[in-house]
Amino acid sequence: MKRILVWGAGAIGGTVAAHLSRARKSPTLVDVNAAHLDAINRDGLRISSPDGEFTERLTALAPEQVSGVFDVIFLAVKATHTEIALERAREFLTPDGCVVSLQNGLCEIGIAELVGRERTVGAFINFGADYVEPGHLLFANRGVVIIGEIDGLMRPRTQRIVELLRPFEPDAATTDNIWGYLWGKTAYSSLLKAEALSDQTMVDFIGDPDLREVHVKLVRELLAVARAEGVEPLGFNGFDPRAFERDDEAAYANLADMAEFYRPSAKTHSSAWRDIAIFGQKTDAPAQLTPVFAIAEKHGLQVPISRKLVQLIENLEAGRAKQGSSLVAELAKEAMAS
Ligand SMILES: NC(=O)C1=CN([C@@H]2O[C@H](COP(=O)(O)OP(=O)(O)OC[C@H]3O[C@@H](n4cnc5c(N)ncnc54)[C@H](OP(=O)(O)O)[C@@H]3O)[C@@H](O)[C@H]2O)C=CC1
Ligand SMILES: CC(C)(CO)C(=O)C(=O)O
Repeated sequence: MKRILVWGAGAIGGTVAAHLSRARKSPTLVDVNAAHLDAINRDGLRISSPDGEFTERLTALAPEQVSGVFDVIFLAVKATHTEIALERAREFLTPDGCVVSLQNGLCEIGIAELVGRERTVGAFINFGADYVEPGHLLFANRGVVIIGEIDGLMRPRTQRIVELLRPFEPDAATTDNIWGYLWGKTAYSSLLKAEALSDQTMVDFIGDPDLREVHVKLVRELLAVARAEGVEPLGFNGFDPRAFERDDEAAYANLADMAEFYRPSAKTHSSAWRDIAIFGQKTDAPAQLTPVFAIAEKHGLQVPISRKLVQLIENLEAGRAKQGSSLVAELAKEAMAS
């Protein structure tokens, strides 16, 4: 695991790469954002956090500048860009190397098709980070970091990848149920995508008593798909899927715990919210949820609230709607009809 490529130098990839570089792991960083590359190569990569900040000198390359081979590729592009990024990145992977997806969604399914199941290692991340400006990222809060093989087995490389990530997250750990985490995050992060419809912070949106029924129906809808797929969804950082499955009161109490997790964070809004409100760009919500819809269909399950969520986000992305309570009300209407 000596030669490390981090593909995607944004909030997640850049933050991880800067910490690995500081620990003398010498990662090679790749991105397509020319202004960001220029700033990193000129001034270093600045990482701010509530605990202080540091600037790490490291080389950042455009995809066409990469050469050589690498033992591990940490993929940290948005789900939308997984395929295009990997088609290029896989050229640089050793035959017995692996791709580790530092992404939200069920990206490991597509990655396995592109590089082979045996070269795909699952990862679940829940720390918060923001791209602030070229060359400058915010590491907003720590969160769970878990590595697991997609077939549930433990291999020597599983632990080696965890060790590699420890300079970034000292509590990084392995699991034999990575799909449990990925589906857990899929259900949980539907609330973060729904927050993108609103003009609220994550704390206010997730903790909004007027929206709790909507939140619970949305999360339950996705947990049911995980169960149909034979996956035991797992909790993390305040989220307990079983509370949602138990009864309404338990689910409402858990929503409060989930909101509290974000209160001390310097990241006030979800990445999807920021894509719309700050950058005026597309989110990766459709790319994350579309594979889930296909799986739901396979099991004969309806997911009307999640489908409505994607439709509303696409309206936002296309400039046909504005973030705010009336958009949230449209989602609520669908949820209450379900
Ligand atoms: N930010 C967060 O707090 C969290 C994010 N995640 C997940 O992590 C993943 C990465 O998100 P995040 O870091 O926030 O996103 P960012 O947009 O901050 O970073 C992604 C970077 O990848 C670049 N990129 C796009 N296409 C390519 C390509 N083909 N090759 C190389 N680089 C490319 C982007 O450039 P450009 O902008 O020009 O497209 C951007 O700089 C997502 O799946 C997200 O859902 C998970 C947990 C928390
Ligand atoms: C909010 C966060 C960081 C999860 O904790 C996230 O995954 C996102 O913004 O997409």
